[in-house]
Amino acid sequence: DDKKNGTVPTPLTNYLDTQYFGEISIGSPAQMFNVVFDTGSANLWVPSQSCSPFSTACYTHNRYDASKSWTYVENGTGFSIQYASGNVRGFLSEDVVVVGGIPVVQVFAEATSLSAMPFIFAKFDGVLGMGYPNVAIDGITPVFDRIMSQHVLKEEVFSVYYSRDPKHSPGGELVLGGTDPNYYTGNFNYMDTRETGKWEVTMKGVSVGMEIMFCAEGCTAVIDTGSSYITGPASSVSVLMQTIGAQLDESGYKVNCNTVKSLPSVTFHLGGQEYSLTQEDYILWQSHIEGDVCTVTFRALDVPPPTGPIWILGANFIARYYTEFDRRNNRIGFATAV
Ligand SMILES: CCN(C(=O)c1cnc(C)nc1NCc1ccco1)[C@H]1CCCNC1
Repeated sequence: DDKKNGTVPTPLTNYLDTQYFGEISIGSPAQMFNVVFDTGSANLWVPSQSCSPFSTACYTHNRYDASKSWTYVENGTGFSIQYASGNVRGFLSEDVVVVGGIPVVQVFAEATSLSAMPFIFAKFDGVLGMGYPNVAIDGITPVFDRIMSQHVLKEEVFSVYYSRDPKHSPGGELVLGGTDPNYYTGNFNYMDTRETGKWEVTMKGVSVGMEIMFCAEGCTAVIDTGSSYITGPASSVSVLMQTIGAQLDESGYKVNCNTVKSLPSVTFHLGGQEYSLTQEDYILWQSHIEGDVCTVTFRALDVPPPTGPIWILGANFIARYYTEFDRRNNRIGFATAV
């Protein structure tokens, strides 16, 4: 592999354009896990061998067995992480974690209970947070920080490509230490992260068609590689959905598939540039026996102050705009994905 030039690629699997994950190992001998590389959090957790058999989500995934690893170091401190979509509880352990062939001694969480929603739907086993240290629970040094301190990377950046077609191979790629020109065209446009040490930027507006409809006075956008969709404040998203004629049902917003080609672009004004998503980018078209279903990949999510109100730009945005996360300069770069 091209580690000698200080960039390390990890291929990702694309599950239905909604879940992207790659393989890491923990322990000696290696125990393999599929994890989401998640810029929206900063901790590593995987299901634990000691999880309760009643935790279905834990039982149906690969589980870490400390008793089988000779490099395991006990810690035992409690761990709990709350996502908008669910929660994870467990305890801390330490072992050798290998990402893209780079080994780090890492404190991570063994999950002993995973909320059934949403983790019974997860094709991945755990989450590897790629966020800043200051958002890491229990003050644990994140994996990428441990890798940076080894000085093996050409640049203190990582980049993410998500394919837009599940049949495409690879389904995506994480590059530690640089970018992969095979997956983008043109130049990167950069914008500084906000001072809070999160992968978030100031957004200057959201337009539908030619008209700025939301966030006109400016708002916060989180670039979250671990979220499937784009989320916005419920009030804004409901107006957006009315504008495109989408109906809310139990599994999200739907549009009539034969109106899809006439839907307007939705544009995000970030760092002096306009990032448009066409209906191709924001409609998930699924063919079912009883007919086609067209889901709008926007969700309403009200994040309470002081963090919110925020927009979260997830996988459907990143699939269109190849993203570079630059820890050296605390900035995010976007280029057009191929
Ligand atoms: C991983 C937890 N997350 C999910 O949104 C989430 C939950 N549950 C399932 C089944 N999948 C999720 N994400 C799939 C995915 C992979 C890559 C892109 O989206 C979020 C929580 C907030 C921080 N950021 C991550």
